[in-house]
Amino acid sequence: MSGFDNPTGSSISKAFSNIDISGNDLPPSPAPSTPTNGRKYALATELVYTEHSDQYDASSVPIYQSATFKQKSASGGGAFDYTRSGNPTRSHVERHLAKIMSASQALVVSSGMGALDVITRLLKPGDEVVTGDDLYGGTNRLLKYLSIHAGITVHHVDITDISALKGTFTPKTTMVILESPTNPLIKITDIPGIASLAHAANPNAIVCVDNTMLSPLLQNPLDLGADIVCESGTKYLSGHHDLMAGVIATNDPSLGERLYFTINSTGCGLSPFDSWLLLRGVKTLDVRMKKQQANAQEIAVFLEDRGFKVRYPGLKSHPQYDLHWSMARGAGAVLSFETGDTLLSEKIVESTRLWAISVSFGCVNSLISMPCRMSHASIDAKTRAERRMPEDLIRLCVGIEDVHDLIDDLRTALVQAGAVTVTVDDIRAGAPDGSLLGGGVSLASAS
Ligand SMILES: Cc1ncc(COP(=O)(O)O)c(C=O)c1O
Ligand SMILES: N[C@@H](CCSC[C@H](N)C(=O)O)C(=O)O
Repeated sequence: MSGFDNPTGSSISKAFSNIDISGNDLPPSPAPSTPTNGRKYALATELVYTEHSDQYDASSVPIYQSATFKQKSASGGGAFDYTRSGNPTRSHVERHLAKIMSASQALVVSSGMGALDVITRLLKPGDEVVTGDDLYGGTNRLLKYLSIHAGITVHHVDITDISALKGTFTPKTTMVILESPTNPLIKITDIPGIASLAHAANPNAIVCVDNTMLSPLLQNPLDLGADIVCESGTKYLSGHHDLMAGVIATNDPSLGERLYFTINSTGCGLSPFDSWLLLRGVKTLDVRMKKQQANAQEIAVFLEDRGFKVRYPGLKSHPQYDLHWSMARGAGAVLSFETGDTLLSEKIVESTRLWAISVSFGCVNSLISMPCRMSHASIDAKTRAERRMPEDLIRLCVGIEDVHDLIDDLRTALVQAGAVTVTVDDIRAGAPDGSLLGGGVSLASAS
């Protein structure tokens, strides 16, 4: 038996039943997470502070690398029976994350897309989903699959114009999937406004926010009217690109039960080792994110001051600056900028040294990418054009390196690519007469 408290034992009242949605009273599986009001300290402290009752008082929560657990009786009844159904290390990180995500229950699965798969399995044929016209390419791909093969209608709308959205939500709206900021155009979604519109049209509509771009350190969608929040734990939560994980959190016990049912039925729960790695990563989220976003702010200002069109909610020029700061505690560390020329953007990306050409974000090291060629390549070119995704967009995912080194590397790449005019003491985007440098094809002139 594990040294963990048995959360389903007689001394602790059960917050969630073990009865699954088919009415089976199975042996206890993942324990309920620490309730929201279990948060006692500032978030930075709570990230680090974990309570557990390991039999040897291990400082680091042990990895219960066991597929199955011995039972004391033939009718089962142990806190854990089988790792697909529940595992002490996984339960521990789930409870820890629930506390941090303002949730009563969190569930961890094998990837961010795994989390979105579990969430969208709440849908049934005939249901309607409303989502943004800018969202992660993998989420777009999953929704497209569901619309082709599962009888789900998906509406992609411009979520930046809430006044135009009034007729969008109807009693048929079953689920709303939002990102804010969006990946990669950094659009801001009015989460409380959209949640109220959706719930007014259908009180049972499930509003789900993918909070990967900010992490729970900077935004808590469940406090803003969302019913479910999910994150790719592959990004900021773990922070080192050494694992894949997905997190789902809710304050609605019946939703929690339905989500857990799918996880147990399909076997996508996070492995004990990856649960342990995720917990280790979460502890440093505050220091990593603060350094990453401080660096991102300086880099955004550097590029904007030199004439590039930069998308970052830390800049006053962001058209939805006030909306962003009404919901979030920080601007995050992902920004994107345009050069006006895809070949020029390609040259810039390939001229950097410190900035690794990689998809993903949220890691301690800085990454550079071209979303239309990489993370969002699964969205076909026609759809990208319809949704006005600039093909020349460069996305910067800022790490914790020395910001001067990052800026120097970027400056060198801009000069090498021929994207800037070099003056005695600085650089400026484009040629002195304002035209493009670099010899590439301007999107405007190409079309
Ligand atoms: C906003 C967003 N949500 C979800 C995912 C999916 O996460 P994962 O790669 O962990 O499956 C990603 C990236 O992959 C993402 O950028
Ligand atoms: N080849 C992958 C691309 C993953 S993109 C990862 C991340 N969300 C990002 O935005 O960079 C795929 O097809 O899913």
